[in-house]
Amino acid sequence: MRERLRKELGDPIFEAWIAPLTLESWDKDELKIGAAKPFVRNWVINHYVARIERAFRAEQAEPAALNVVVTQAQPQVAAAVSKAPVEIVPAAPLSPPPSNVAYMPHVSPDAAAGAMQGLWSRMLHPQQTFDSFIAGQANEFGLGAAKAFSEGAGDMPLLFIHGGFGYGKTHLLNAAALEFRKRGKKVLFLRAEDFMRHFLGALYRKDTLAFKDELRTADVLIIDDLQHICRSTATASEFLYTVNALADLRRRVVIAADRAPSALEGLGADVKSRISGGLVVQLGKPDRDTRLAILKARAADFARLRPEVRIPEEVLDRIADLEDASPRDTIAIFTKLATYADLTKKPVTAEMAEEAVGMRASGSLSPKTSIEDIQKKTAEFYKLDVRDFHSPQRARRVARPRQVAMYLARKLTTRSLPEIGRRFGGRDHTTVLHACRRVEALCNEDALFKQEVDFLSQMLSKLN
Ligand SMILES: Nc1ncnc2c1ncn2[C@@H]1O[C@H](COP(=O)(O)OP(=O)(O)OP(=O)(O)O)[C@@H](O)[C@H]1O
Repeated sequence: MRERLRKELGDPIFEAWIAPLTLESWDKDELKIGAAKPFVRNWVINHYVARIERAFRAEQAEPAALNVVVTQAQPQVAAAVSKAPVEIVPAAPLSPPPSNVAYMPHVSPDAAAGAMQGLWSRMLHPQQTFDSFIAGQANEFGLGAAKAFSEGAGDMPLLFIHGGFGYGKTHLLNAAALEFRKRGKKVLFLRAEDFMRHFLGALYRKDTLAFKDELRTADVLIIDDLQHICRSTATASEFLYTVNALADLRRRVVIAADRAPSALEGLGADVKSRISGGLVVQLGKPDRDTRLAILKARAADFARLRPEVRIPEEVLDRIADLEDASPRDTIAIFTKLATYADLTKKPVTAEMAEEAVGMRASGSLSPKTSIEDIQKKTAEFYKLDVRDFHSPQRARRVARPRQVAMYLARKLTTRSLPEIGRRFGGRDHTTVLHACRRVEALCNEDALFKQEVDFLSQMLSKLN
């Protein structure tokens, strides 16, 4: 990458502006590059960010966002030179990096070890066990397979679970992780984005070998939301390498994704075929009885914590009626009502349940309005490709519609900020929050923009 940029920009410019930059962090897919002074930061942003992004892309590393930050504030210098001439006068590097390193912080062995430690830091949810997973027609095969797999049954090294949002995939992965641990196995449980982030971090630290070795120490590798790995071909190849290496060592791999292996766009045929060769199970949408049983279990948990709060059974019945709701959706309505009762000390009535359920069914919080619909319609409206919403592009023609889509996802679905961020190319929840505030502010300032947003909002509500 260093050589690519040097060739494109020429030695003097490269040495003056690019070489002194440092890689500050790579967190949640945000690549933070450090500049020593505000002036340098502004100059790099205005002149070189697009090239830097292109160079990353050419190396098949696609950070969701690229930011340049000032590593040491020197306001007086910034003020004096912020009106810099357009002509670039090559200057001596501000703090010369080692000659063979671009964007590379000095990583001590300790820091590298720390980065590897982060791989293992995921906490397991003690309540998401096989016992607390309610089985029904739509998911009993998945439950049985996950249980047997984590008890060591069968010869297949890989289990792949797919199903809709909120259908219980992560719950089953967590339960499997707990079970494997109980059996003394060393479990590595990562979301696809975490895998990608750690891998790309290792790439920039130039210690991918250590990363590979570290992964191979796991007895069990569990990956959630595999669909997000497709964003970088380098990561997808690394993932395949890891799965193959673990399979050769007769270790086990459990994967979850929102779609079947064949529908994982962006993954090569080799990865798909590797996955399809494992045990593939689907979680369907639980039927009414299962939804009611899940709600009853939640109510019992709640009653143990707050015995004074009463939630009548007819309330649970009414919530379970919601035909298109996933377990997550029904649990969200229950939690809302139970929290209301707890805070106000008022009983929850069937009418309140009716109202909460009605709100969702009417479209203001409709479970039918999916983030995918929102992305599709918003992209169509602004003449973009949905993939632009997942990309790191920050050009206004993409960034503003992306913010609108995030705002609509927040308004029209019950998805949390982190979840919305994840669906928009693995962005951070603070990015979503910022987008929502920005869109609200713009709606107040600009009547035309407000009309656009209202139009999209109404159109999406009518889809249901
Ligand atoms: N069959 C079930 N029994 C008990 N709880 C369930 C069941 N299915 C889902 N849940 C609960 O619903 C919530 C959402 O489930 P989970 O997070 O596992 O969904 P998911 O399929 O991983 O969704 P996403 O793809 O959006 O990450 C969790 O609180 C989970 O415990």
